[in-house]
Amino acid sequence: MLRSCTAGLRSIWALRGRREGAPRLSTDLQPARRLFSTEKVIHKDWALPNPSWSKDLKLLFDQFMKKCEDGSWERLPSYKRRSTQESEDFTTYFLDPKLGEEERLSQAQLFTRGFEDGLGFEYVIFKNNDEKRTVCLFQGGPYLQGVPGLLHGGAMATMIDIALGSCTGGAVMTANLNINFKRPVPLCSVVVINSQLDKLEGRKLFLSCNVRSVDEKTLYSEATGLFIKVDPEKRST
Ligand SMILES: CC/C=C\C/C=C\C/C=C\CCCCCCCC(=O)SCCNC(=O)CCNC(=O)[C@H](O)C(C)(C)COP(=O)(O)OP(=O)(O)OC[C@H]1O[C@@H](n2cnc3c(N)ncnc32)[C@H](O)[C@@H]1OP(=O)(O)O
Repeated sequence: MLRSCTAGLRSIWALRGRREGAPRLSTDLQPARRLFSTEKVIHKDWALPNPSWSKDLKLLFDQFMKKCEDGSWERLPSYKRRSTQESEDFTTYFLDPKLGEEERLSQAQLFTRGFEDGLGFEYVIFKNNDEKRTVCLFQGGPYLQGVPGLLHGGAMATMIDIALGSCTGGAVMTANLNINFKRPVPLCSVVVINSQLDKLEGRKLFLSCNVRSVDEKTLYSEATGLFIKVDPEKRST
């Protein structure tokens, strides 16, 4: 398992024409000021295949793209930064403009998209609006290691949070997340997270998901989550 991961890393570096050595995160490849400016970087959709994607991930991606053709499923785009509208929903809720936090937060980005291709979180989410469910295809890269050769449980929890959150379709906060880790996930493997909205009660959304191997034979985790729609009348901090 570790050998295949090392091979994966080598091919990732080779693809970039980089000599072997410690790989660097995207943030230290560029001058800090580029974080503020390059519009192209900000608006790139990261939920699309790149050369680090395994055969399994590409195959599943193609299968779900086919399902999107009749409109029953949609692929959710994924950006490093939230759209202006989304940011506004949260900004009015959490930020006090007097504190001058806006400038610092202009650097903020979704941490799952902060790694170079293939090293961290590679994922795409497909949503079926009628059935109120999503399918997240996730390949956890070598920088997400916990126990040697295995995906860190916190990385899995992060993806579960995002997968459940993608079922809510609005400005929500995770209030509660319960995860049963049933089997360890091999690093660099692909897993499928099936999430669904179970119940809606006022501002409370109750969701659940399971994480399985591509062949569906291994159940890695099961989880439930409670998400709360943010109340713009309230300030949380
Ligand atoms: C999020 C996804 C969004 C979009 C998806 C789209 C695309 C997906 C792709 C990328 C998206 C990236 C997603 C990233 C996901 C990240 C999500 C997070 O990590 S959020 C950060 C972690 N969570 C927090 O920091 C939350 C901290 N807590 C709070 O801010 C507040 O407690 C709260 C949860 C906002 C609730 O506070 P409120 O004052 O608004 O409501 P309350 O009156 O307290 O409660 C309302 C209602 O809910 C019940 N409740 C609240 N918390 C819990 C709980 N932990 N357990 C059980 N019940 C809870 C409370 O009892 C009330 O119930 P009621 O009395 O029956 O109304």
